[in-house]
Amino acid sequence: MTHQGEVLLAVNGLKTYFNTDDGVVKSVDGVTFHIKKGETLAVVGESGSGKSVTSLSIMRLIPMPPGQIVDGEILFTGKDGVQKNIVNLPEAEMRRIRGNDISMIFQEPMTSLNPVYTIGDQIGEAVMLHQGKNKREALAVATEMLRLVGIPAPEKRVNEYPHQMSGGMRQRVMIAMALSCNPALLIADEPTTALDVTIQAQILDLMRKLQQEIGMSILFITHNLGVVAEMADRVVVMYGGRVVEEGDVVEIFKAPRHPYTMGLLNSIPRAGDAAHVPGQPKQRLEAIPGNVPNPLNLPPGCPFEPRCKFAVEACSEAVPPLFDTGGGHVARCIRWQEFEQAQHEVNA
Ligand SMILES: Nc1ncnc2c1ncn2[C@@H]1O[C@H](COP(=O)(O)OP(=O)(O)OP(=O)(O)O)[C@@H](O)[C@H]1O
Repeated sequence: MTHQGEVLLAVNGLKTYFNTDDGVVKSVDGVTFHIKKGETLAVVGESGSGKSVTSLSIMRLIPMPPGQIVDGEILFTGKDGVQKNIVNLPEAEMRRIRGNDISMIFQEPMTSLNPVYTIGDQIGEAVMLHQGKNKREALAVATEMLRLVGIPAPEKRVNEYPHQMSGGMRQRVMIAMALSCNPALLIADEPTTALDVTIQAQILDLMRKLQQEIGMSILFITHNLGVVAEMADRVVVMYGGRVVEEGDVVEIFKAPRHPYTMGLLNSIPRAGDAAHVPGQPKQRLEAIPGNVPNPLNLPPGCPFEPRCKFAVEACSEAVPPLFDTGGGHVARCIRWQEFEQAQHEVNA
């Protein structure tokens, strides 16, 4: 993976809140991260941690009301080379950015594909809108894109409707549609979760291959750390609407400094875990006990404290800041140095 080191997207202190009858839900509460050109950044966390609200904020697709971006900036440099703050761009300009500079693929392609239009019409529409091509040229681009994402007989498939395709093929169509205008940033929100494991692996392979060809950056949203290991350069771990850890993927897997990340890592199956002796109980993966906190009733201190086996009294007093643990790795845990120490002792 090649990085030019140039920042494509910088999210600074983003706060996206929802006004509900029960109070204000602080879904994203002061989130900061960046993505460099050509890089894949994974955002991980359990359901409800604020991953999707973060990506929808970047696309400016938060339903307003009840949602609102109340603070922060989202700086993005599009194909025109000009840096813009997405938070306050006029809607007309956002429409030029969506699908052209930033594309998004979702977990369930059927919710994004229109059942009454052919695949070719749907891919072609974005190409006509953003690239000023006529219908015939747009159809040719659509056919080429289907070929690129490995759909057999694309000249025929381009005239078919979404229901004529399998789930894996539809996800390929979504990718073709998302990439048809050569976006600088692809946001992939759990793009393979609904697919079976073999197809999942094929789609991830395809995304990696296309990224190398096109050179785009990917913001990969997932709760699956196995997928992170395969896809990402860097990882942002979210919990309760905040970033709790961030770092290089190898470093995070080798030396997590936040107990929530440690918990996530302990709950993924690894090679070897599969060895199951018939008649013996299966080796159980350690799930993190408890649930993500109710966003309307967050504890006063560290939001992970009620579930944390390392919690001490100070943890419930104030939300910890992000500590710089070195080498671009940050963690929001007051005990991170003790984990580092313990690891050194184990390795010594
Ligand atoms: N339209 C809305 N109105 C009120 N609350 C919302 C709305 N959309 C999201 N939220 C809340 O924001 C919080 C974060 O949700 P978000 O969908 O970003 O989580 P997530 O980490 O992406 O989870 P998942 O993996 O399930 O998509 C949740 O508590 C959710 O209930």
